[in-house]
Formats: sequence, C-alpha cells, structure tokens
Amino acid sequence: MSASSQYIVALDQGTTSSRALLFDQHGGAVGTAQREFQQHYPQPGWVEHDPIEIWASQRATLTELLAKCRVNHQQVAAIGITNQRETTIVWDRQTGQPVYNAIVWQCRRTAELCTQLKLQGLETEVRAKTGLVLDPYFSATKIRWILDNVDGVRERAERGQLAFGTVDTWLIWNLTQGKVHATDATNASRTMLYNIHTQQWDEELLRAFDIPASLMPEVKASGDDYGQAQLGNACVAISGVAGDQQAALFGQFCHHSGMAKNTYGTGCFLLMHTGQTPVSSNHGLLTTLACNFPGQVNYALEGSVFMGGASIQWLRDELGLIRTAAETESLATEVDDTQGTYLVPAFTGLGAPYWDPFSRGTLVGLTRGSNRHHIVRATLESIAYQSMDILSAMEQDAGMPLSQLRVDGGATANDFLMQFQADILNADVVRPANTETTAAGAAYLAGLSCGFWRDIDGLSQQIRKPKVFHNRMDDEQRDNLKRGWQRAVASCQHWSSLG
Ligand SMILES: Nc1ncnc2c1ncn2[C@@H]1O[C@H](COP(=O)(O)OP(=O)(O)O)[C@@H](O)[C@H]1O
Ligand SMILES: O=P(O)(O)OC[C@H](O)CO
Repeated sequence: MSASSQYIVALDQGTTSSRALLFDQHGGAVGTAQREFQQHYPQPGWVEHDPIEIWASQRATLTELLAKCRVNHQQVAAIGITNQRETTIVWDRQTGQPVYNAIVWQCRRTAELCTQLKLQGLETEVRAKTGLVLDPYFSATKIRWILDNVDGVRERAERGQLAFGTVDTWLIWNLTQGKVHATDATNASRTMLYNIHTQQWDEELLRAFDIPASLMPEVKASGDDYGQAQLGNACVAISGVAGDQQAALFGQFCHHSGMAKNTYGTGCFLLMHTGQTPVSSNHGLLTTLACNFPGQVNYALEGSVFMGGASIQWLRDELGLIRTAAETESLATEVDDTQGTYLVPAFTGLGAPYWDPFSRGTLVGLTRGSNRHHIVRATLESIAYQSMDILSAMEQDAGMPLSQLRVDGGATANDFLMQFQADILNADVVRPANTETTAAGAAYLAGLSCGFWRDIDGLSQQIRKPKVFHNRMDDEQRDNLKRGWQRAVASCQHWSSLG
C-alpha cells in the first residue's frame, strides 16, 4: 500500500450484473460502475453464464470506475471481491480457458443425481460435515456434472490439468494472471465439499462425489492476502474475499453471536452470526461459515425466502395490479389493514422452516369489500411474515433472542414493509444509510486486512447514521396477525400433492 492510497475497490460479481465500487477512508461508496451480462437457459431449469463474459464485464467495470472517478492505481490500497456463491467454473490451468459454461447456483440440472446420492445414504454425512442439505444448489454436483458430461474433462482433471473455482476464484485467477488459485472460507463452505469443522476439503466427500482433489483451490481466510492484481503495468493487492451474503453480514457489522441481517431482493437471504460455534438447525436452516481473518473461525445460520420482491413483480407482471414496485408503499398505507386477507406466495413451494415443495400460492380471507389495496398490502406483509418464520427458527436453533434486524436490498426502500417487519418481529429494524452493504463488506474485509483501516469498531463509528424502525404494534394485535398467517400457511400446505 503506497502512502498516496486513498481508496479501496470492491468488485461485486452478482447473478445478473458485475459491479465495481470505490470506497473512501470514511467507509462510504463514492463511485460505482455496473455491467449486466447474458443469462443462458439451454434447457428448462438450467441456468448458465459465460465465464469469459463474467470476467470481461467485471474487468470493464473496474476500468470504468477508475476512469469515472479519476483515480489511478496508486491511489487504490487494495481490492476486495464478493460474488454470487455456489456458481461453478472449471478451466484449464495452462490456457486459462473454461471447459464449459459456469453452472449457476439456480440451475437444477443435477436434481436427479442428488436424489440418487440421497438413496445411497450420503445426506447425513453431507449435513454433518458441511452444514448443508444435499441439493443441486451447491457446487459439488455441478462439478460432477461437468466431469461426467464434457468430453475428455475427467481425464484432464485426473492428470491435474484443470482447476475448479467459484466465481471469486475465477476472478482472482484472472486478476493475478493465473498465479493464484484460491478461495475464501465462506465460498468454500457453499461447495458441499468443505468440512466446516476441520476447515479442510473433505477427502471422503470428494471421493463420494467422485471429484479429484487436484481441482480444488487453496482455502484462505476472507481477510487475507490473495496476491497482486495486474492492472496494466500496475499491481494492486487483493486482500478480501467473501460470498455475497456473508459479505453483507460483515458489511452490516454483524460480527457477534445473535446479530442478523436480511437482504430483501428477488428472494430474501437471512443470516445470523453464531460466533465460534457451529449451530445445527432443527428447522432445516443451513449452517455456514461467516467471514474471518487468519486464525479465526466464525459460523452463521442461513435461511432464505424464495418469493420476496419476486411477489411484488408478480403483482406487476402477472396480475397487472401495480405499475411499479415503489407504488406498493402508498397503496398499502391507504388502507388501515388487509381486512383479514393473507397472501402466501408459495408459488414454488415453501422453504424453511416448512420445507414443503407441494405448497402452492394462496390468497385467503377475501370478502366482497376486498380491493387491490388489501391485496398489495397482504403481498408486502407476506415478505415480512416469511422472514419472521425464518428468524424465529434461527432464534430457537441458536437459543438467542433477536433484538434487532439489520436490513438491505432493493425492497428495503419500502418504509411500510420495514415498519411492518419491526411490528411483527417486535424488534428494531435497522436500515443503513448506505444500503450497498455487500460491496461494503468486501471493501471492509480488504481494507482491514491490508491496514487501510485499523479496526472494525473505528470504521463502524464513521458510518452515517442508519434509520431505525421501532415496533409500534401491541402484543394482542401481533398475536392475532401471526395466528392468521399460520392458518393461511396451513391452508396451502401439501396442496399440489392432494390430487
Ligand atoms: N419500493 C419497493 N417496494 C417493494 N419492493 C421493491 C421496491 N423496490 C424494489 N422492490 C423489489 O426488490 C427487488 C429488487 O431488489 P434487488 O436488491 O435489486 O434484488 P436482486 O439483487 O435480487 O436483483 C425486486 O423484486 C422488486 O420487486
Ligand atoms: O448474486 P445474488 O445477489 O443473486 O446472490 C446469489 C447468492 O449468493 C446465491 O447463493
């Protein structure tokens, strides 16, 4: 880091776009550049990205950001990387060419393989060692699919010629011109091959999934030295790496047991820090690793809501009840309540804590007086109820009450939703002034690790004041509403299996 270094760059490689953000000494984002890239759907249920396009779009955002902000490489102390997790890339170590497209976390092509592996009894071992459920979501069966289905790849992998990586690893490889093949603990914990107790690739799981160990990257702490990114003639250190949901937990300053964040996007991703103890869930939540520095191990519980902002898109695109997501706020507040209407957006089944793939969406409690205001309000409330269900499962699993929920993501712009979330949780909902918490997490990891910032507490004090939504609902009303929600959920469970 040179004396003139004034900034940290965060590279945020997401599912639909690559972004680069510039952070100053105060921890605020002062510049941003973004490029969308193409989604490929070669068959129903399959999702792919072109790894070359991922790299090119990410590289272009970095160049654009520095040009736009008139910042040169010497002024950048370090780069932090955060990324869509689980997405799987395999490439040739010699040429750097991918052997197949990136198989995206959403891709369901290995569902059948997962069923077979469950029948062989692998599920309990996967759960115990990795904290995950045996599902196509995670990287292991995606790697296996590439090895089994792309000509010559298994032989090349067995000869040690190929490398596997999640998107962070692919970016590090390209930024360092093939010198560094590494990932961080949070990304490793999403592969279904990493033992979160021993902190190593698990040889038995690699054997069970039939994946050669030579493919795997070195696993480092999230805040650590990942080598030098070559940017033209200049070099900048890469000193922070984390999967996007764990980066958001870090960027929200949730560093202690019981602290939780919820990201309200298309779906909602909820993570609760559980300190140095892995908590195994009785409600089907995932046990995963949280960001760390060398010598530390941190754990978290994770759960997700499938239909968050997506149900607002459904109101707009399928029902035509609204024109924009933003107008849901005024529509919802123009009525006092939903008049007993509940929407359960179980369009693709229900996740944690119900885990019922046969549930289907339902709208209950309609009367002759119900109108679009009530339905819009019920839809917003459904996002808060689903988040509440996951948070209460987390509280029970971790044995810790939640006093505060930190929030980020596109739908947190909706004050009605935030207030209702605080009311139904009976907890404070804290929305930071800067909702770029994912990129901030990567920047803070990188900046703390390279000495740009001295300590996390000092950094958190510099951040602009958040807006806090306090509970305004009395217990009786909350209990009644929660009972109604539970009845609504019960009414749609097992729906598509009933015939
Ligand atoms: N004011 C709003 N009220 C409710 N939902 C909103 C609002 N603004 C955006 N959304 C929802 O938030 C989602 C976009 O958030 P974003 O964080 O960009 O999601 P993602 O990263 O998943 O693409 C969309 O599903 C949209 O419907
Ligand atoms: O890129 P996002 O924000 O959709 O996040 C994807 C998650 O990391 C998937 O686990």
